[in-house]
Amino acid sequence: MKTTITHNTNQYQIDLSKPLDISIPITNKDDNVNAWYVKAPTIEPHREANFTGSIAAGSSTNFYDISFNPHSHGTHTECVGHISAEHQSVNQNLQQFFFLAEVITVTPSEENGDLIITKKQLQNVIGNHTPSALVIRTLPNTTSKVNRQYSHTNPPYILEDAMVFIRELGVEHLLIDLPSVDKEKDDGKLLAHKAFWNFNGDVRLDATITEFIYVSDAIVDGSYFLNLQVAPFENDASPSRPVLYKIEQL
Ligand SMILES: N[C@@H](CC(=O)c1ccccc1NC=O)C(=O)O
Repeated sequence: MKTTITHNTNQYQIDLSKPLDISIPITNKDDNVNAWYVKAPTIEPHREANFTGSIAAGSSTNFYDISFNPHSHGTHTECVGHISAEHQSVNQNLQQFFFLAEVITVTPSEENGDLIITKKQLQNVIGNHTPSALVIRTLPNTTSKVNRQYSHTNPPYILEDAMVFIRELGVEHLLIDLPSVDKEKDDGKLLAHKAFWNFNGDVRLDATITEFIYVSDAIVDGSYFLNLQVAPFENDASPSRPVLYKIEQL
């Protein structure tokens, strides 16, 4: 099923029957992707004194309780409510769901024991593109990423001036395959989060950051349409399923 999209003065064709899902699912397994020092999510039959919500246990239906943390356990999209006392809701602030996106690949460089993403690295791969959504795949990109246990591992992060560059480029939605855009242990500085949302200026309420994506090697760098939606929880962050559609030649 193909559709033609008119965006600004350009026309693009995408094939809706060829979605490229870049989310990491939430499972009830111990090897579920994880960060921020919490236990694995649980997905288990609801239990009362005389009831177990599982067909295998004699119930008419499967009726499972789910417990997870959106920041720890899988692909999630967050708004400025993640770092503000106002605790804004991503479900309120994300009101459009299709964006022109650029997929880029960067290799974080080592500096003082940290792996960092710099402005120069981004400039080199973004070229003259000005996408409203930016999808960052970091190398190495082994499939083990979807089960990684990130707590206390000091994962790569984005430098403040690199994030200012992203904001000034006009990126409204940033997606990355890491647990955070900031250093794991930074005493709450959150420099990259603050730079992205322009926290100390005219705050970008409708801008979002999506973390814990996984961009398979089969998806090549380039331009795509992105469909980004969250599960409708009123919270600073919610599980999301970003889906890319390759732009085809008209
Ligand atoms: N680096 C922060 C913590 C942090 O960034 C964070 C903590 C819990 C859940 C998510 C976090 N950051 C996510 O992007 C700190 O050291 O206080």
